[in-house]
Amino acid sequence: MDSEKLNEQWARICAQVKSYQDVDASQVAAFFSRLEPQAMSDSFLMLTADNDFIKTWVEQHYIEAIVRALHDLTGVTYAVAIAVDPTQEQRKSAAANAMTAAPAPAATPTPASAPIPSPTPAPAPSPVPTPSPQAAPIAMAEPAPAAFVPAAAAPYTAPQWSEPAPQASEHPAASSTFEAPAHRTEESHEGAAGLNPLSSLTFANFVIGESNRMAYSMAVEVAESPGSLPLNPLFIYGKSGLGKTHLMRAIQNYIKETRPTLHTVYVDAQEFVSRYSEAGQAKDREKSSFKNFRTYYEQADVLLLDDVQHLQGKEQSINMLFQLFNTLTSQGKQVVLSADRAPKNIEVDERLKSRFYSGGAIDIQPPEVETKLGIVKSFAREHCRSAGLDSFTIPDDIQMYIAENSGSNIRELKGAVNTVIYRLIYSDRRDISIEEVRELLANHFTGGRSRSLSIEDIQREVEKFYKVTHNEIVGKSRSQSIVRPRQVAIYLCRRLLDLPYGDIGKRFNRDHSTAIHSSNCVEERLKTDRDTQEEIEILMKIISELD
Ligand SMILES: Nc1ncnc2c1ncn2[C@@H]1O[C@H](COP(=O)(O)OP(=O)(O)OP(=O)(O)O)[C@@H](O)[C@H]1O
Repeated sequence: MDSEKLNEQWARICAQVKSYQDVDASQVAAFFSRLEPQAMSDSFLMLTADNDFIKTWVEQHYIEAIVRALHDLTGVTYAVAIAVDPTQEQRKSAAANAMTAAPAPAATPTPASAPIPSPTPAPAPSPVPTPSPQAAPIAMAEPAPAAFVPAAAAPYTAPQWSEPAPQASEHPAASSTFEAPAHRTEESHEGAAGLNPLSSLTFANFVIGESNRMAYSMAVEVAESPGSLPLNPLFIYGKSGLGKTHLMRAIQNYIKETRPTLHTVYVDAQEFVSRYSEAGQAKDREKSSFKNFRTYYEQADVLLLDDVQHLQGKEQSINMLFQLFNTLTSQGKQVVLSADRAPKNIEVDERLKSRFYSGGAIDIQPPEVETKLGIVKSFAREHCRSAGLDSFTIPDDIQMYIAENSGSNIRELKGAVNTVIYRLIYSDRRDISIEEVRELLANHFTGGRSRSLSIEDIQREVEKFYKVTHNEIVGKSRSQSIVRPRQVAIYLCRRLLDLPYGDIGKRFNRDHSTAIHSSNCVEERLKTDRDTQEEIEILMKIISELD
């Protein structure tokens, strides 16, 4: 939801609360003016208060009214969470001062509309975001304690933690032969390169934008109150390189720091499958190998399973996960999952799929250019500092060039920043021109026209994906089941090959204007329809992997 709409919705909620007989409208006006909406989905509203007192007061006196107002307005029982954003008050007074100084200022930015909520990296990367007064320009980059308030909570009670688990050290992998899997995966993420150690994947250095705000908020909630309903499991999905693993590691790092007695286990699904199969192979030598495998994961207070799509086709691992899932969640343990597609598009059996949806499922969208620019700035700063080059800066026009030209995968963007910084280091210079950067990165960005791809390639992949024949896609049928794939194929030809509409139309036995219309239809649907977004995303991935 964009910030304008979010503010509108919040205004409606406030008005609704004020209309209730049993609330004091003037008190509501006073307290609610100290709250700001951060994110809202179909059943979840995240607010920030400017200090702890306001947060606690609103939680104790008005949460029920907010939930009631949401229910009255939408018919849905919402979960409402409040976090503290100490920068809120400062921003408001700065804006008020600006109003006094300048009679016609630009609209006061709210956290939801702030262009780039860039994180403030601590001098040395710390696994735990510690709110600091210096963090003034950042909204939500450093999560303050946020109590999740279950929708039905009345009256407010402090979040209930699941029974404290024994210390991690009380959970050795039970077998002599079964090696705890987490340590292998701990090193397997790109952090091994040294630039991105896993402990540095934190909430503090995650740049927030419209595309990921909701996922970020939900991740913070889980980190603050692991095991609490309704965000158990939390399922984060989105295409590659959009920050899913970053958020999962941030949850883990936050919990390790704030709740060291809780035992967290992060594992990639591929590693999970391979460890399970190793346990199978070891069972002749070591009878308890399966049991040990299972015990290892069952001892987790927080299980984070990354890239769940890799479980597809691995029936036994799926069964094992199903059992683990039930055991953990029934004991109030937190499960966090991620995948490169929505749960409904993961081919696992329905029992597991329905469990994926039983908590909070949220996607991360490709980042807007502002968010990309925020990441460029943050990463460049982090990189220079870790290389002891505090005086280095990448000029603004070059930062913008990288943000505008990189694709949605943040790895591509980070690679471009690295390349520029290394060029500066190795040529022992402090500045670089935009022309030189253009040349340097000439082959870096993956967007743009592919030389080898053809219309036939796209038609073939779309036909396979939608299970329609070539004759149908280029034929006369106007049935929805054929028109949709045809339009998608035309749209992809235009987007990926950048050919004239007339040329594309001919290959579908259509004229120029029909090709334009088809492509526009898909573009329109892409703006609002998640199914279309997902289908295009998957097809783009399939096509990009063609030889
Ligand atoms: N919003 C963000 N702010 C800062 N860094 C980000 C952000 N999003 C992604 N990154 C960085 O981009 C890189 C890729 O992110 P990550 O590994 O989390 O992606 P992913 O969605 O898990 O991808 P995959 O599905 O391929 O595993 C990491 O270095 C991560 O720190």
